[in-house]
Amino acid sequence: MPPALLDEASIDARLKKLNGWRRDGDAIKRELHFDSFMDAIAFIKRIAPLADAADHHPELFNVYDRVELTLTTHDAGGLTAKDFDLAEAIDAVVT
Ligand SMILES: C[C@H](O)[C@H](O)[C@H]1CNC2=NC(N)=NC(=O)C2=N1
Repeated sequence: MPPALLDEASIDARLKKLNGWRRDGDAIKRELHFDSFMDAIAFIKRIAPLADAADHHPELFNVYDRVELTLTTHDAGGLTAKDFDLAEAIDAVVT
């Protein structure tokens, strides 16, 4: 049973509590810049266990010192609480 899709009001309310995430259709995105490629990779390594523990996985884009995270719930075909829960967990480990 996929998690329930959030309505617009819930999406707006939860987006306001995040740091640096933006809405992109059926997904939310955050772009981060690091001091080096290795710092960018270390960040990905830091969030990987969060995603695995949640059984909810971001789409990851990396080039050099940039990482772009995209979250959507594929099983539900849009944004659910799982996306925002993981986004909050990721925000908590961004220094
Ligand atoms: C079987 C496994 O629980 C599902 O495929 C999980 C894995 N990770 C996931 N990640 C995301 N972003 N969306 C999903 O619907 C999803 N489903």
